[in-house]
Amino acid sequence: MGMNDLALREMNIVLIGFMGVGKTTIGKAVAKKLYRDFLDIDEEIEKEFQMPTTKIFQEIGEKQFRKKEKETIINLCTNQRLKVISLGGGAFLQEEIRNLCLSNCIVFFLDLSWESWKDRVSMIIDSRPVLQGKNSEEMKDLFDERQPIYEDHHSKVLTDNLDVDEVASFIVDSLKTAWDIYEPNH
Ligand SMILES: Nc1ncnc2c1ncn2[C@@H]1O[C@H](COP(=O)(O)OP(=O)(O)O)[C@@H](O)[C@H]1O
Ligand SMILES: O=C(O)C1=C[C@@H](OP(=O)(O)O)[C@@H](O)[C@H](O)C1
Ligand SMILES: [Mg+2]
Repeated sequence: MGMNDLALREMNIVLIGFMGVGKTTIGKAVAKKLYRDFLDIDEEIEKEFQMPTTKIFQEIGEKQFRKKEKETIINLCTNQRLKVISLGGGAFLQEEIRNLCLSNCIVFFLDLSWESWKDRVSMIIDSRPVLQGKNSEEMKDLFDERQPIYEDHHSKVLTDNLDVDEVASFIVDSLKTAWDIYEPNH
């Protein structure tokens, strides 16, 4: 099913952004506010391999993780509708994923400044193999290097100084505004 067959209101909502910005947490909150099902791509991959992401990276390798990540996103973004879907922070590195999400889904970029992000490292490092073994400078380099891939989106929200519920409300309000403008007769 391509985007042209789908009403704007039925399209999947996809959250992108760097590791730890809150895609998984905020995606769940958005789904709840819209009475939709929530899907987290990392969780789907972990179910498939029957192990946590850190173990997938160690035992099967990042290459296979990326391959499964692409297959999972293409499958869900093609065959599902009315879902809220949170991607992993590295997914948009793959052009095929970017192109499919941007043509089939509504893509929200969760933005967070480096200053705010760096205070979250200790909370997320144990479950993020890509960050493990990196010092602060190397993490900053990765953070900066990744920002351009998130610039391809439909809408963005700067999450500095907003709690989870505030970000989710902002996303829901802006979706409802867009739905009313573009599909006033639904
Ligand atoms: N807006 C926010 N304010 C404060 N903490 C947040 C916010 N969004 C997420 N968090 C916290 O940051 C951590 C990483 O969130 P998570 O949803 O796993 O991010 P991601 O899926 O983008 O990697 C979690 O501990 C979460 O509770
Ligand atoms: O940015 C990345 O390369 C990754 C981000 C993670 O997801 P979150 O962005 O939800 O942490 C997860 O997919 C994996 O650890 C790799
Ligand atoms: Mg996540």
